[in-house]
Amino acid sequence: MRGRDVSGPPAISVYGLHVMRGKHALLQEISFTVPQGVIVGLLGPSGCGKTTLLRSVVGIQPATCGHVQVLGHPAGAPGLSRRVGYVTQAPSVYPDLTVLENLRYFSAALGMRGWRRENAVVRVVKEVDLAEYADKPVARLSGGQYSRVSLAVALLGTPDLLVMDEPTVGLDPLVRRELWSVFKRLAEEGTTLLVSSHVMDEADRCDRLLLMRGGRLIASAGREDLLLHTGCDSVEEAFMHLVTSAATTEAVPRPASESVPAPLITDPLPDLGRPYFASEARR
Ligand SMILES: Nc1ncnc2c1ncn2[C@@H]1O[C@H](COP(=O)(O)OP(=O)(O)OP(=O)(O)O)[C@@H](O)[C@H]1O
Repeated sequence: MRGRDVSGPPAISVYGLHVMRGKHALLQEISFTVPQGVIVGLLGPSGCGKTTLLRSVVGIQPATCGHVQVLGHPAGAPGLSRRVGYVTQAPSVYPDLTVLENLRYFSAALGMRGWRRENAVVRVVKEVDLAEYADKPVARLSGGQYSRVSLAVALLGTPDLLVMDEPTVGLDPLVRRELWSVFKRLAEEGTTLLVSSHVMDEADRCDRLLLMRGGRLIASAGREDLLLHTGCDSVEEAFMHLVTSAATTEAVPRPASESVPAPLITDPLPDLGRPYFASEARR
């Protein structure tokens, strides 16, 4: 049963996003939409730009060009701070503090006080099944339990959108499965989850997929649509199919000005106006 209204604006709308670092393009021509209340897998090989895209959605990565909207607001808008949870790749909790101490610290940092704060702490401990370990220093927890503490911190503000950067990396299959069942439950309650991974088998647990390669989006589609459009039996095969067909096209020499193959996008793109370059905005 859904716990919240998911009929509002898309959870994420990205249009014409480019991110440059010096002369190096980290993201190019990224456009897609994500409806609310689904699990979206962001998949692609290491270094393809997943973290950069997640940081753009959270609003901490300046765009060189383009628009990123989250829940109907520009990414990073002050009103979104409690509505968007971000679980980074690097551990962001204090290992010498217990689970409860960490959660009390981060809930205070979110401005929670008194019984509201205590209720939030008890709620998230329950949500990620950590009651048994609540009084243990985080340093003495297993990898999977540690990941769940980071997830609990991100859930303190009851986010509508939860952005997670490779939350299951390095975990054994059983623990990964447990974490994915927590993600599933959160999505059933109406939370939108954007989860990055470079393990293609995690794609099977997602409702929708964003496939990336070399700083570009190569597909944005529902899982079933992706398989249907590519005629493949698995997301891994579909990824290879899209990469190979792009490579075949690119094998023909073409002028640098010619556009690269269009990504497979099965939904209408957001109409957020003409993408603009940051340099234009400063004029
Ligand atoms: N601060 C930076 N300055 C310059 N280049 C960077 C910086 N951060 C990342 N990059 C480069 O940008 C590209 C995309 O990096 P990003 O971390 O977004 O990829 P990723 O897909 O998340 O990788 P992984 O799966 O290994 O975490 C990589 O080529 C990386 O080397």
